[in-house]
Amino acid sequence: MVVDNALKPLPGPKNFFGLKNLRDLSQEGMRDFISHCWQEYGDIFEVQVGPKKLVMIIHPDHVRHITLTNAQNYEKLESYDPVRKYIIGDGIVTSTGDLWKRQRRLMSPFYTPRGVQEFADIFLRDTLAMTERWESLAANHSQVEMFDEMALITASIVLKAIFSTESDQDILEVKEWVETMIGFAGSGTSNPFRLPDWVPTETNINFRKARNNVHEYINKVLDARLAMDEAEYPNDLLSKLITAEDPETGERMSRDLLRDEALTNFFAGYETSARSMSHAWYALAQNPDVKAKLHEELDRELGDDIPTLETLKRLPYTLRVIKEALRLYPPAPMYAKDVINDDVIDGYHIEKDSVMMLLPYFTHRHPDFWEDPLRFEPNRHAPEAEKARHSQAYHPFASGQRVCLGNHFSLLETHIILAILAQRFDPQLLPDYQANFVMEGLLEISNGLPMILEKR
Ligand code: HEM
Repeated sequence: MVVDNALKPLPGPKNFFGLKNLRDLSQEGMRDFISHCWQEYGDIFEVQVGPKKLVMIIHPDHVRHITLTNAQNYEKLESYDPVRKYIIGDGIVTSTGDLWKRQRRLMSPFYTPRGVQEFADIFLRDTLAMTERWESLAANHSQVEMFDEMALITASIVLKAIFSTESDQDILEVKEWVETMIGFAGSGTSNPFRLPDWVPTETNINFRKARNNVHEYINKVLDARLAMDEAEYPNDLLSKLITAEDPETGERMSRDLLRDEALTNFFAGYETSARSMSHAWYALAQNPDVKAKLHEELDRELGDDIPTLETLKRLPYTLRVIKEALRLYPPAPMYAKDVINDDVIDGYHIEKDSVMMLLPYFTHRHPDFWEDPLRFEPNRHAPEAEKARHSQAYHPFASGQRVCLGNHFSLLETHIILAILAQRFDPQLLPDYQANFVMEGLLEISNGLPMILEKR
């Protein structure tokens, strides 16, 4: 587009090559830095960091412009290179263009609200197994690290959903290897002094080992699956991926792409859901009135019964607790889009090659769109309230055509986990504990989430 010189330049902290921004970011942390800038510059502002111009997006109208109205101008290009290169290759989270379109079309049917019901038995089985462990821990009022507990169950669920993995040893190992890969990809962007990948430093060697192990594991499962008669395939995501055919060409996915997509689903689907559950426990422990309403619903509708897909429908408040935790503490507090061509948003010039940082964490706390935004109030997600609000004021799963593919999976999974565990247990925070939320790739609690397990 032709850019009109009368356009307003974006506001933001201006300093030579963004050097002061870099210093402030590392001193204050991303969350506080953006929060201060939001107060000073408003809903859209630019932060230069070295050679890169980041445009911070908080207003729901701007979210709509980038993810819907002019979505073709915003793609996942260089800003996703570390994830692409070090973790998931051509998997659907980072692919673009025709490959992304085809993969999204092929995989969408697995993740519809009805499609994900096929995984409900896994959600149920793994949560019930956790209740057994928790029974003995709660008998001694034991302290647990809640995020680790939740990560164990979501990793186990997603590995069973993808590969039908039943071995606890495999689950622990794959989880650990993938965590090493994620840590390595993230540290490259935050540490400009990291040596090139080919230098045999301990970090580089550990990364390579972890990646080889994950690939070996997936290859082993793939070999075993491909050696089977298709009629004997277990009903998991890997079988669905192997047998999915492009409706136009009849083509199936290559072996490398199968590996990348399987890994992508694990990468995208376990830590996010684990954080969503951990944040819900934190919010419940801090809001006894909400917890009482949750317990009342569970006792009234379930009694001592195990929930089924039918009885879950009678637990709307339980689901609203999850949705409210996703509002106040979104596990993915930001996501990025690279700008293909110059554009204009609200009279501001958006420069080609800048990176748009969409910030659900802040949109979800915008006082023009949320009354008393810091209050934990699950009934904000009652159907009439959802209908009445700005359609882009709530985007914990991103928005537009690249909205999270696993959102229904995660909501059903966490609905079941919370229903079963809160029916039986009442985890407590330690006295005087306050969580310190930090925005890394995901929203993390830097001081951990120690909780005492109590039976209800
Ligand atoms: C609370 C849990 C979850 C949250 C908050 C979440 C959030 C997100 C967000 C913000 C994106 C967009 C990322 C970006 O543009 O960079 C995304 C994409 C994606 N998510 Fe999730 N996610 C969750 C759970 C899951 C689960 C359980 C799965 C799979 C089992 C999954 C699979 C995916 C996939 C495949 C994409 C890429 C979609 C595309 O680009 O077409 N997610 N998710």
